[in-house]
Amino acid sequence: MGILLAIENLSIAVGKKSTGEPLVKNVSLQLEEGKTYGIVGESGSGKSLTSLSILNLLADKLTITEGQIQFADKGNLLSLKKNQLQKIRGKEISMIFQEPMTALDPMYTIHYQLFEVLKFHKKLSKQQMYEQVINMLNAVGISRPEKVLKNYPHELSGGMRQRIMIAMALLCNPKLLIADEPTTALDVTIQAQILELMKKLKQQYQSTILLITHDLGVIAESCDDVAVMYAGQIVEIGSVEEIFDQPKHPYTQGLLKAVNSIGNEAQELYAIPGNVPTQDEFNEGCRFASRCPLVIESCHNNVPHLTRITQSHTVRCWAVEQEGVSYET
Ligand SMILES: Nc1ncnc2c1ncn2[C@@H]1O[C@H](COP(=O)(O)OP(=O)(O)OP(=O)(O)O)[C@@H](O)[C@H]1O
Repeated sequence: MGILLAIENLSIAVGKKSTGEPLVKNVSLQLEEGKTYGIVGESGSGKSLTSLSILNLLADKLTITEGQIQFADKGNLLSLKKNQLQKIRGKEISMIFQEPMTALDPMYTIHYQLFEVLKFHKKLSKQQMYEQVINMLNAVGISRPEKVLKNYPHELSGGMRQRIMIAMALLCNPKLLIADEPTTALDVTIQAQILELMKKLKQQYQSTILLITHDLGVIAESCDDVAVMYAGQIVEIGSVEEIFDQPKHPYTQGLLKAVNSIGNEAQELYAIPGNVPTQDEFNEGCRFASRCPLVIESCHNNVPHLTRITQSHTVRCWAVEQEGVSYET
């Protein structure tokens, strides 16, 4: 399988001519076709900005100051014109969000909104569109699709709205589905159902998924590969097994230690000491330096290189690079 999406050295800053430290700095990652790729990190780590930049959906006051985003045979998405990108959006790359009402318009019926997607991207007869919509609603587990089509979004439950948004995103069978915290707003049982549904649909439609979440449980459950982000920088990339069984970056190790301490009565709850730095506290080197148990001089001034541990496992950490060893907690 080839690489479907490659983000290369992406930096995002506030303002048109920002000279300060960027919010997202030198992010690079590669999504293999057919796989689910997770980006995990605490709130504010830059996960959403990274994913929004793929479809040029960043807020006006934010600027991509560096980097490229190569997608399939389309070249660099960042250099495409607005109308070229519009043809890709919804057809080849779709997005689902934490809050379905971000994608659904309260003023229109589900029927209208699903048909609009097909009308924009495909040349189909009314009958063909109807069949496609009904099939997709069935595929996402909506039991009486003909009835639901007549509803407005507010007439449906949160879980139903999430299913409709997924149906809308998959209607044109996109090569890439970007899911930004798709289950965060849902209660635990619905969360599990939606994750299960996404797994099933991924196999059925052979989509590649970029899954953004702060929840390591969701990553373990759904992903093949993972990038760990901290304060706008990627600190570690690996397969799910590598990240969970052999984490190398002190931040990844801290995150896992914190999660593993939950529900373990014999152990005190663990939290990584200190706080995530705000933008005006970013240093030029590794942004985890102020909280890192392994910090050395270089960490404050220079961004660490990517050290390759295996073909799929890389880590950005001066201590790991210099020592060439792993640090287990
Ligand atoms: N429009 C904006 N203007 C200025 N700063 C912004 C803007 N949008 C996001 N940021 C800042 O960029 C940083 C990264 O935000 P981002 O939304 O990507 O984080 P995240 O990892 O997705 O977190 P969350 O899970 O809370 O959404 C945060 O510090 C945030 O405050």
